Amino acid sequence: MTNTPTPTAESLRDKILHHVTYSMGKDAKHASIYDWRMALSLALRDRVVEPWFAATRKTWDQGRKRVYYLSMEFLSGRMLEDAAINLGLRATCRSAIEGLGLDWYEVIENEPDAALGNGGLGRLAACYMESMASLGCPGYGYGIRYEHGLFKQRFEGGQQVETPEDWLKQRHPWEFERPESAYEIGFKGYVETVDGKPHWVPGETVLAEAYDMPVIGWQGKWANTLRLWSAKPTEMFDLARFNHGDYAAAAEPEALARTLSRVLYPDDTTYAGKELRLKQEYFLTAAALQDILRRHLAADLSLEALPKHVAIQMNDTHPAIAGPELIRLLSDVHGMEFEHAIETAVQCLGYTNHTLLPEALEHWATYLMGTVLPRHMQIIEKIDSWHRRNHPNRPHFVGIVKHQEVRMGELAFITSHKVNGVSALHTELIKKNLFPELNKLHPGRIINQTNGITPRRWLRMANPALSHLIIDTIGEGWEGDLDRLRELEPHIEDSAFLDKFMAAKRTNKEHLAAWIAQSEGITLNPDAIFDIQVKRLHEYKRQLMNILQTISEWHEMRENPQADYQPRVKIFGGKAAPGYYAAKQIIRLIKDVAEVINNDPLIGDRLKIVYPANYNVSMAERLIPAADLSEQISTAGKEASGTGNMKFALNGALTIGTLDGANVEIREQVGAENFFLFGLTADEVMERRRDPEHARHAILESPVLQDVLQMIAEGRFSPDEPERYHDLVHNMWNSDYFLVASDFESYRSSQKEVDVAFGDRASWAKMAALNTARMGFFSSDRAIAGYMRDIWDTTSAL
Ligand SMILES: CCc1ccc([C@H](C)CC(=O)N[C@@H]2O[C@H](CO)[C@@H](O)[C@H](O)[C@H]2O)cc1
Repeated sequence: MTNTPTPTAESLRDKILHHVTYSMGKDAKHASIYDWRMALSLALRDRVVEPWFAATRKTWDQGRKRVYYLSMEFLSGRMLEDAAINLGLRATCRSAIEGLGLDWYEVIENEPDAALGNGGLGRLAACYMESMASLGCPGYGYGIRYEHGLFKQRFEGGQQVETPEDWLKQRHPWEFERPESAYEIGFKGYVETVDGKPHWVPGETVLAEAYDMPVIGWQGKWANTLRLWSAKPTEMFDLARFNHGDYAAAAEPEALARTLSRVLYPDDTTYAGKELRLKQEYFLTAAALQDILRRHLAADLSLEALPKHVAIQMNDTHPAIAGPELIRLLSDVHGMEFEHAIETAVQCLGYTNHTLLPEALEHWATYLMGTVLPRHMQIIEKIDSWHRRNHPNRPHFVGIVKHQEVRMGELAFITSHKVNGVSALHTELIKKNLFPELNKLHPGRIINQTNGITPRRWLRMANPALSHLIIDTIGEGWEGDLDRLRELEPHIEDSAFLDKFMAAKRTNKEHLAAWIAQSEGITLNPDAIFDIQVKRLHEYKRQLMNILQTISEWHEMRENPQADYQPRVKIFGGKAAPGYYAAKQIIRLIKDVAEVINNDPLIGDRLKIVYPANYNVSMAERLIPAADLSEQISTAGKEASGTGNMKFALNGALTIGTLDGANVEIREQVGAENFFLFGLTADEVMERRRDPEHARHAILESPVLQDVLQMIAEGRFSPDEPERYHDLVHNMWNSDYFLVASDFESYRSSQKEVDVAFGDRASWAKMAALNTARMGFFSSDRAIAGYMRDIWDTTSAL
């Protein structure tokens, strides 16, 4: 907590005016919204710096253990309002801004999202950074300061088009450049032996320069650092070449270096195996480890003691080169005995797995690893043989290097003292299917840490209407202790409370309808069920099943237009990886179907489909509070956890979902009676797949699905190109790997149950309020407390 008095709207207004004048160099009369947003950000940042310094000092003085969270992605979104919330100053900021005659939403929406991530993994890292700060856990995040985050999505003729994202086109008020914290990172070259010891001679080097962002915790009691590395050339500019007029060549070193932090790879489930990606992963990891050891040694601590003072968490396998790199630094550079270096590294490292999809598991060709990182390839071989020696009964097919490939999952497993999954079901599947042999060899190494979300951003900030009702009902403090939401349960019997609960939902739905009308030109009926599926586009997430069911509803309505239907609004959002053709076809189908249904006079406003472009963190904050129904319909066994599912349920939406990922635990917490379950279980999926004709059999058992596929195949939604979806329909009949057909009828009847349930307003309100009241377990504070207890062996400094 800063010791400067809490500002009033007036004193804050003066601070803002000060920054407009002296930081933005603008006469307030001519200041732009950008200037005002920057000025407010700087005024708030001034209040973050002290708790930030105090936290760093306390960590240092008390020699506290530090956690280092290594991630190729941090999907932070906007920072201004989040900082205001955690400093308890949102209302003050708003009245200061409105006192200056400005519109609050115009100012906060002027900030670009920090979109340095693809989806779940990146957003989880951001929630975890905020929770570590809120819990007073000394934690540093290490990532890459991509010049271009996740691409911007727009639609042309219903098709996704990508354009570069450029969040840094304007100054970023929340970062501090740290030119003094820069490290040389080597690549390629060769390994020589010097006095009998291996010595790596890199062929090329770049500079990793640090940019720090403060991460303020709840109530501003503590702040941690997110350090992002930017690639700079070791030699700035080749003057000789320039003087010879070879300007392009002169600038080449810089251009080459900057490619390392130029852009985020937009794939979130397909490992591409590109050299630049491997170099990015090493760039992040090597800079982080050099920084970690510098800080440790600067405290006069011995490397022997490293595990007592340092915990390093690898966010999936993307930073898994951390094992070999730490061992190289400890043994090659600091002279530690090799096997001792391995043991020391293992005690420091933890590995979190976020996916079972085979195509997402990283496995670098040994020739590529040997070329880009020749010394590390040697060390990886040595780690593999060390492990084989220590586990003589290790089956021959188990190991890190197999079939001329370095399997990064096995490497991360073998060099970590703890490996965790991100939901109870996922962790069981890791033990059973991903690492069955290693699990046997290392009993107890695999543990579960079910994901969580920060209630500050995803309820307190995103849903003021519901938050104020909760505060009026049970007081403040639940934001930092989410289990306290259980105190709402007694009030759920009180119809007045339920009316207020649904009134908050209604307010959010009207706000969303206004935004959709303005941005999409589509009028939504707030009495309709707002049924939302927002996440990356992937076949296992089954957006296809959702749109096929929607077509079946539309067709039914057209068959008996007089019947009484529960109006429904289907909202989709999500990006497809640029090279993922099948995912792009599904987006196109949804847009084509929307075109037909939204303009069908027979239907009117009883069914609408909306797919706003460029789904991101800020759009999630706008959509999720307005949801009645949360679509979590992945093929069981495929979604490691999901975190959107938690955000929806916390904001009073009911879930229609499969027993997959964290849906299982959400249903346990909120009660089976407050959850619309459908579909095959993970075991039944395995069983069903044993029938090679499972798709055809399922379709033949569903006349409704047959009709829907027939309509699509005939071009009902693509009259200008009737054959547009022939491959999609063909795949449904002949492959359907994610069992859309097998779960279709179960899903369709569950949606019918939803219609009926929604018709009974009082019971729906009760179920919705019970979802909110019982979501305490899914706070990222509970998750981080689990990591601190079971993996990092750290305690709060608060
Ligand atoms: C190498 C390309 C690549 C990039 C990112 C990834 C991520 C692991 C994909 C991801 O975001 N996984 C999601 O992680 C969330 C946080 O744990 C889970 O909630 C989601 O279920 C999981 O799909 C895989 C492969």
